[in-house]
Amino acid sequence: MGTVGEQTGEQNNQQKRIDLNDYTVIKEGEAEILMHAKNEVFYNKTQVNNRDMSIAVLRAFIAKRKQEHETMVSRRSKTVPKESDKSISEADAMVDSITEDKITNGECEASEESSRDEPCSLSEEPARNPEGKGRGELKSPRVLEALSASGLRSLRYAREVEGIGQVVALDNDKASVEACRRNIKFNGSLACSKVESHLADARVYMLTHPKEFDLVDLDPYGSPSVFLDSAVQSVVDGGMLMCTATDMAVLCGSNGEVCYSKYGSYPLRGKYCHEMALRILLASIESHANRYKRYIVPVLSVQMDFYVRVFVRIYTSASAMKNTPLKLSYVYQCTGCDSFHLQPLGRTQSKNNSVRYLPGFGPVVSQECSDCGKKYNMGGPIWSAPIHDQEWVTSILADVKSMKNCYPAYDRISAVLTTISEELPDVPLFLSLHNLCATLKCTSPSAVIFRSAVINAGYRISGTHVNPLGLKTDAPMDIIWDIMRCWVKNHPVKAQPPELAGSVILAKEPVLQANFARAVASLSKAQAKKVARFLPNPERHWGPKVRAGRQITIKHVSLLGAEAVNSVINREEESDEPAAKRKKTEDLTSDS
Ligand SMILES: C[S@@+](CC[C@H](N)C(=O)[O-])C[C@H]1O[C@@H](n2cnc3c(N)ncnc32)[C@H](O)[C@@H]1O
Ligand SMILES: [Zn+2]
Repeated sequence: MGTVGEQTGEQNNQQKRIDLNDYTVIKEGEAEILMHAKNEVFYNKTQVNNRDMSIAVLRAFIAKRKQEHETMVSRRSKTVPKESDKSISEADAMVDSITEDKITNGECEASEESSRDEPCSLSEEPARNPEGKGRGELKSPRVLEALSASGLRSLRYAREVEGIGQVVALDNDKASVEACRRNIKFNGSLACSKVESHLADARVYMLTHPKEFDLVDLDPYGSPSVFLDSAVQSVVDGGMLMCTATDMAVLCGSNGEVCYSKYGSYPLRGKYCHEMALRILLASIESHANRYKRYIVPVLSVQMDFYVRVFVRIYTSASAMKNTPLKLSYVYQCTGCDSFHLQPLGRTQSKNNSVRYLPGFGPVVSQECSDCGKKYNMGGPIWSAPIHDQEWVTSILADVKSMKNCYPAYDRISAVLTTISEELPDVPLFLSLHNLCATLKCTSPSAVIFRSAVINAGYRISGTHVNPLGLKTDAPMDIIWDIMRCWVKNHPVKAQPPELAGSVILAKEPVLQANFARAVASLSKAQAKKVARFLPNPERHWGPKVRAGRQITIKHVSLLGAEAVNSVINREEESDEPAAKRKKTEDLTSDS
């Protein structure tokens, strides 16, 4: 390989030639990056799923913004007389907030330096977006990748997403910034004109650039918690925050108190812990947003591989913010039978055309579980409102399908989006059929038979993208246990000690007579069409990476989680494998 010119900023900005033989060129999508043989700058190819999903959401966001802008303009032209064009309507103000000052002038050379004594904040101020001219005109969205490492993600956004404006890539690590600048150059003039790299502490940068970015992307090692407060302030009204958390062990309850200190919520170790992780992260972002009279609207929330990632829009409204307690709940989880119940934080009361906001009625459960008599653990608060906007999900999925070749991780992201599109949107958390059977020590009905019984009892049921064995339903726990009691009557179990939760549950007669006749809707649409929903990992050790520059010496618990999840992936949900044996495998999946 040849050489490429690079300024390091050291030694009086001397031109330094880089020997490309020291580097490997990595191509992902339309972007190429140079990776040095030493593990100096973070790169994890597993994250192609994360980057592809983000590109899909970014495309949808740009289309949505355009649509919203057109609606606003047409509404205004219908209702506002011409001479009032000069006045700044609320609509104008919102459009204006989309691109405020400070964008880069787009010249690569000017931003190439990162001298050794440079402080962690940059003096280079971005210049005006050339595409946004007058008031009321929709400007190309400005993106901030706050934790950019090699810049691969920023380069992909710039090169692959039509209509994107400036992309600002930050990192507080000099080697990463140098690599990012090298990579910008390596990707040619389009990248040079759109992407700029700054050596900065993301928290300081975001705090000093309030409401400036249409999109802020947080993709940290581990927890994003320290970045949330500044990130929610840096997004324009109606803009989007994309946020990854890879500290799954914390979010899934291995150290509840650590999770509380980072996110302000207590996690519970249940089969649904990965969905609870998503909901804890959303609740935490909302709490940070509320401090600034802002609130979030989730568009898509995914648990993939070894992390969770949420895509939320952020708005400002002191009155809409009052609804926050209605979107949060504590979770009571029985220590004996894992039954769970949600306790909303707030409620409303309508009186004389006005709404009063009040604390939630509680407790929603008694001291002892009404099914098995054991005590409850209480977790949360979690975000208990919908975690996806199904309209967005449908349109993202359709768009991804129409651009199949543009997504290196097409199979994976389309499978995840398909499963999400079938999730019951208004049901937080889910049951594990095999967990229910492990409590009762009975054989497991097939998912189709169980789904049928729930549907025949008049309730809804769906799968979840989080767990191939999970089932979301609006049926209350007493109905679920009645269905299982009826199942056990036809599939008897060996006598167990009477104090066990399962024995207590089975000692009661069912009120509902379950009907296990196969219901038409008992197969998911994807199952019916035989569309893959859970895919195995493409290769071994598909999981999180250590920080750049470190050797892999510790065994990653989360890697075990990622691999174990795949050991149950694609397994026939209708398998007759004994529940107890399955429980052992499943236990691994909830460890991260
Ligand atoms: C997981 S990597 C980012 C990967 C990247 N988004 C991608 O898709 O390839 C996290 C990066 O955040 C950087 N970082 C950590 N703390 C930071 C801070 N306070 N400000 C800016 N960058 C930070 C690290 O140096 C590291 O390069
Ligand atoms: Zn119980």
